[in-house]
Amino acid sequence: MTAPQPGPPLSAGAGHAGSDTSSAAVPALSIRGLAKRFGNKIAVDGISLDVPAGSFYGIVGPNGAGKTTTLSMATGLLRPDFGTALVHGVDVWARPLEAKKLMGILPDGVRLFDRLTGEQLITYAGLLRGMDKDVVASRVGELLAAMDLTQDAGTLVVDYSAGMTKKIALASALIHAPRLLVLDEPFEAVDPVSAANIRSILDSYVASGGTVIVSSHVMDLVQRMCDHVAVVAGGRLLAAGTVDEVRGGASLEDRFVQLVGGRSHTEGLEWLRTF
Ligand SMILES: Nc1ncnc2c1ncn2[C@@H]1O[C@H](COP(=O)(O)OP(=O)(O)OP(=O)(O)O)[C@@H](O)[C@H]1O
Repeated sequence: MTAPQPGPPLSAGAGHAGSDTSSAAVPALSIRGLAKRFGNKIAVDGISLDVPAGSFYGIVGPNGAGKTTTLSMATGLLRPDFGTALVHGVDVWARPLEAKKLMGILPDGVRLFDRLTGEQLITYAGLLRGMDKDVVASRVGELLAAMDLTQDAGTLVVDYSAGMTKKIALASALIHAPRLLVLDEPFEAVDPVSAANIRSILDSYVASGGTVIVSSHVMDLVQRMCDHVAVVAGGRLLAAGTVDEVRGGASLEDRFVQLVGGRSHTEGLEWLRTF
């Protein structure tokens, strides 16, 4: 249980009590000093974090906090200005092919090959991973059923709703049974029944030793679903550890608001109360 370094000042809990020293000793994801600037904007300002193998890890933060930028750098989608990212000990930027084999990624806002049907898109994801085509075919059927998309298997992804698109992208991330799943806002626009299905798929995936990292704005969901959480704001890590450590007896939502700086005031907008 080493505190990540170098990096920003971390609050209590950043050392991840709860991780053991056996097979989980090598973190599923280990990032050190990740930083990214876009022009004058520092999007990520030196984030260091260990995600224990076998954990269900939530990353929370306000809009523009740097979650997507951090996860993109950690998964090989966006080159960092500084810092390193290791997936199960494999350097994502030095050994990308090896690292990417270990990961399934649901990125936020990345275009899919949406002129394929849903079935074709998942199949393509499996074949791209070098999987046997019979194995791909059987997993595609199971994934479509699990995501409640069997009826829409032959529909072009461009014609899918936002929630259906999210589900087909998630299925594409799962097909090769990766050891680490990194999911940016996986439940956004997904209906409650599908969300419950996805949660149960992810729960059993973690129970069998996989690791899930999810970014989310929904504190209640993170508190119920995740065992660890990191709070990010202004491109820095404010707190990290088990959910119980971070929330410290309060609800995660209250702790989040406290850490991030309180509720924003709603003065002004009088015109909105005058009809
Ligand atoms: N390609 C880019 N070019 C310029 N600025 C960017 C770019 N990507 C992100 N940013 C800026 O970096 C900051 C962090 O953005 P990021 O998307 O990582 O936040 P986030 O925590 O994922 O936000 P949200 O919860 O709203 O999705 C924001 O101020 C954003 O405007």
